[in-house]
Amino acid sequence: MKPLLLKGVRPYGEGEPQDILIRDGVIAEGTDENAEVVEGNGAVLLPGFVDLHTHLREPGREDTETIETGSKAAALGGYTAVFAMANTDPVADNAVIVEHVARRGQEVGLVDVHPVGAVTVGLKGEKLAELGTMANSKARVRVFSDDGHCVHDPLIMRRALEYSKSLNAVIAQHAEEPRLTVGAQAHEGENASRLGLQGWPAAAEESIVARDCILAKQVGARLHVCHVSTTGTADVLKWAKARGTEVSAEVTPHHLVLTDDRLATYDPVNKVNPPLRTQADVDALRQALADGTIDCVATDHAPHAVQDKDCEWSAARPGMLGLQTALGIVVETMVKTGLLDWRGVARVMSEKPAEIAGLTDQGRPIAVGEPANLVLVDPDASWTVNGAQLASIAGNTPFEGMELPAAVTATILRGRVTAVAGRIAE
Ligand SMILES: NC(=O)N[C@@H](CC(=O)O)C(=O)O
Ligand SMILES: [Zn+2]
Ligand SMILES: [Zn+2]
Repeated sequence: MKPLLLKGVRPYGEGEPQDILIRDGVIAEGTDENAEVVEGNGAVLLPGFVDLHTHLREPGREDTETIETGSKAAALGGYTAVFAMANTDPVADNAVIVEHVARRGQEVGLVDVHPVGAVTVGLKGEKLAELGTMANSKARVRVFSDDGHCVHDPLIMRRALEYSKSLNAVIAQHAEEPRLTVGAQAHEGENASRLGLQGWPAAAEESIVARDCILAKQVGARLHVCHVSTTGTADVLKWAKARGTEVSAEVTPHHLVLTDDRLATYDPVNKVNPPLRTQADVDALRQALADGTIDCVATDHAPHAVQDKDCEWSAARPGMLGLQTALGIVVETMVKTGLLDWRGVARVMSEKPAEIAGLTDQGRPIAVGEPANLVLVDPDASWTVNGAQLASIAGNTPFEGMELPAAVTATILRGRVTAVAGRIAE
């Protein structure tokens, strides 16, 4: 592999533009006349993004996304590692499926694809899956989740935490008390009442997060909370962290910007789980991400077929695309508002998620001797979202037609360019 020279780049957006040499997949000293050159033009250099929460839909729903198309979307979005959720068909609740997902990710080679293993067999919440077998498989699973479903039985959750502790893994919980969300269609509040949609109360999330924090503390295990969506959850997390609970949490880009005001059109592109909440929640989530109560951003990239989205609200599946729009939304909501600087973006989109998942080669400092998993961002660019032009097979983005700030100039995986100027590298 030819050395790579990043010309005129600004690590973390700080200082004067400088050249960064990459040799054998590692950041090196000096320069090299024979290197392949990427012109930085003063762009911001960050550690490659890590997404703890991606739905790649393979196996089972290759009509909406495959590991290949999802990997392209990830590379174009600036990601160098993604965690593929287990709610595929068949479910990734055994070594065969997680090894298949990992292998397919390697074959595509655009981003490190780490399979998430299911916590319970078939995501049914009844019987623990073979966590140890998945952890010891070639996929070396370290994140387990029944995402899409909540591990609602407290005894099963406790056992899962106990096992995960011995495996040095983390349980990522989709916090939703199912008894409180039967038939739920939208955030329980004024808008849902006016539109006649069955409510999804904040308490359904907050009560599970509180319970799980208490269980994790008692067991001494690590808990990760998926897609935090309410002010109350942020409060519970703050309390749990203050008393020494090993809990981490993510927020999605869409929960940082969209509210349930969007529901007035009944357009199911805005249907997602957990639902879009209120402006007060959006503000609290931004604040919690800025102050570290919420550790990181995760996309919850959830491709769906046209027939599952372009239908009446109640029949539509929840979920929205996220990989290619995440950076723009984070810049819009967190950087432009002064809540995060570029160091902060590196923290919430790369360093923290890598740490939570136990990745040792991602989210590393930009320094000589470190693995060259990097993303180059043009902070002054802007672009207009067009779902049909995104790399995903599905096109269900709530950001259609929106102008987003910042653009990924190049993504680099172990010294190899995977995406450049909005295209997948040859
Ligand atoms: N977020 C969603 O609305 N949908 C996700 C499942 C999930 O993340 O809970 C999906 O798999 O489509
Ligand atoms: Zn979920
Ligand atoms: Zn999800």
